[in-house]
Amino acid sequence: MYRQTAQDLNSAAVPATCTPRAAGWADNMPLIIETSHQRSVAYGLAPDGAADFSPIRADALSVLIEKNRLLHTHAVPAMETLYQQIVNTHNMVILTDANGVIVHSLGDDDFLEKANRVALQPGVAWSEASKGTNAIGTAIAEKAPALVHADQHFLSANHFLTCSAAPITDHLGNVVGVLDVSGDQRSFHKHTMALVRMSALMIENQLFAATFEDAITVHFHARPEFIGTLMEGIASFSPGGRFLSANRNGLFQLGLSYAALQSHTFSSLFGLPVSALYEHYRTASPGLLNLCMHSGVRVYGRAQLRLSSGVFQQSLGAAEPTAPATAPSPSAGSAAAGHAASAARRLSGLRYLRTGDPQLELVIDKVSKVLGRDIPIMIMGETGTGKELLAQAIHNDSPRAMSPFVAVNCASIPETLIESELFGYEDGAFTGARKKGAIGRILQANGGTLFLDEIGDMPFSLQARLLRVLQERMVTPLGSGKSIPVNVEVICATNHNLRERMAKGLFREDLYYRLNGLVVKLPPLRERTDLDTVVKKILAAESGSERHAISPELLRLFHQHKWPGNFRQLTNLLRTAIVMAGDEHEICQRHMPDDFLDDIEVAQTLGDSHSTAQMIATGANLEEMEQSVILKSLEAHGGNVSATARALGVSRNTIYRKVPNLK
Ligand SMILES: Nc1ncnc2c1ncn2[C@@H]1O[C@H](COP(=O)(O)OP(=O)(O)OP(=O)(O)O)[C@@H](O)[C@H]1O
Repeated sequence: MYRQTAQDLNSAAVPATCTPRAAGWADNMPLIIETSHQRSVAYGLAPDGAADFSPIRADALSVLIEKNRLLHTHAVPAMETLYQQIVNTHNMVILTDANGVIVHSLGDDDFLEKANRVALQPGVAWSEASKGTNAIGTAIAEKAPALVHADQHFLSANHFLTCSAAPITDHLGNVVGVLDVSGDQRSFHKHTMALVRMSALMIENQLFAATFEDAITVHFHARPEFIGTLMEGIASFSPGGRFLSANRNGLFQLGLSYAALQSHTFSSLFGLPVSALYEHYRTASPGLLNLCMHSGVRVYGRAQLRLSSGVFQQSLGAAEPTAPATAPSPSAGSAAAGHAASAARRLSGLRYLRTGDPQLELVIDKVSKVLGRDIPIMIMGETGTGKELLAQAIHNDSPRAMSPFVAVNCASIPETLIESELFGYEDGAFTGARKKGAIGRILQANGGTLFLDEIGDMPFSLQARLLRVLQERMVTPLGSGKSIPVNVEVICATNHNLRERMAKGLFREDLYYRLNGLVVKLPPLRERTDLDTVVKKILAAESGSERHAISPELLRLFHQHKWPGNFRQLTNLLRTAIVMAGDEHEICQRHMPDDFLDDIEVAQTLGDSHSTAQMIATGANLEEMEQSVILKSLEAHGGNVSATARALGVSRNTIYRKVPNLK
């Protein structure tokens, strides 16, 4: 049924160092194919049967994408990186859910015959039950990577394909999806499988990080240069040290199953009490942790702590000079892994913000020139214009990318807490302080970037302290006589006019001039000339495909709208519209929420100054003008009195009273 070359193909594709099961998996592949063919027969499929490529209904697909949003969000950047490496090879990169239904695909489908073009599109099922032996279905059935080439596919209709798939598992080891590269069988490349497996690992690590946002996370490996690469083990613990879970390579290094790990703690796994971790990171430049696993094997570690209280990410000990981006890579496998990880970081870099608006291009050109130059950047812009996104992109493209990016929103932290949040405090520095003290956010950013959002809201009394830190590069935690050296790049953002605040005595002039090395202003959405591209990009990102488009009329309204919430508002609006549109391709006005239509209506009514002026000129009184506004609004709402009343902010009775002949 299948070629003798199966073993060659699979062996060649396995990176020796990629995952724990590497060698065994390749050796077993012929057996896996054979077993899968037996399952296909048991499903009642016949090799010469027709392949059913019809996708599930569009509304069911929307629900499916929504259900898999976390997976989708974390997989898309890795898929794009993967695609960049195989572009022009007649292959597609595919993501499926746990049942093998495609939720996202990208690439050229020109290698498919016209009739089969839908085969690798979102909504098509590739489980073994529906397509027989195939890489996606077989990877799910075996919970292991699968390479299914040409006539290894059970259905003859699929013999033209070569497919490499790897399952994506969650922190409990459950398969939550599959990453696959499928292409014309003549385009088979022996490295594809390795790329797919590394990308799947990358996605798993991202999911893992998202699952344990509020945990202590330890990144470890026997070789320090592997920390920060795909090779590293990652284990998460509760603040008290209870083991929560580990990633695939973490489990492998610890040599334990999920079940066995449940009874462990940080100290039983690594031979140190968890309090030693806190102590270790109380110094400004903590080195790597030296840990001894319960097996006796010594490993190096770097701990990361994310707290739920804020939007920031705390990464402890990241000033360590073993950043894999610069460390020599000892093997091809680790080089590829490091490359894949850094490629993922670059995906959220500056070039992904370029969508054609000249004002924004200028901003990006300017900030690109000061990357790594220790010049503070100040980003101005209305709410939701993407100030934090830009700051993160600057960090990701800077030489500090491997170190922490810590965002502090000065407006959202109560004034009484901001001092301790920023500077940290010693044991019992004030009533309510944690017993062990806390490292402040400035120190958390050590080696990396400190993003001070809404800097205009920084209490005046703290501005002098912040200035001292920036000038002297030393932090003194509350209640401590000791100053700790700190090295951070500062980016700040504001939507206040800081000059006005300075004039009112609310913002210190010396701090202002210390922070405004390069000032850039992000344009509001209403001024951007790339709105069409931006809308397309957000639609594709939100729906997981390019199946939705905005009607020309609605796009015209988008161009007229003021977008007070900028990107935040546009993204939310499109997310809702996609759900409203269901299986309709074109998103139009009726898919818009009422408040958006009301805003448009009010703007149009108020903006109709020409006709108002005309009415004044012809001597119309206030009552007549009111009537005219109401009639226009009624027309826009198809005669619906309730909707008109809502749009104009009056009661239905008022409408009837002001336009008596409506009754
Ligand atoms: N260019 C963009 N493309 C797509 N989405 C974007 C873009 N810029 C910003 N967003 C999204 O808009 C939302 C707001 O972005 P961000 O927090 O960076 O704005 P901000 O200017 O810092 O807002 P605020 O001043 O309210 O803190 C986020 O969800 C972000 O992902």
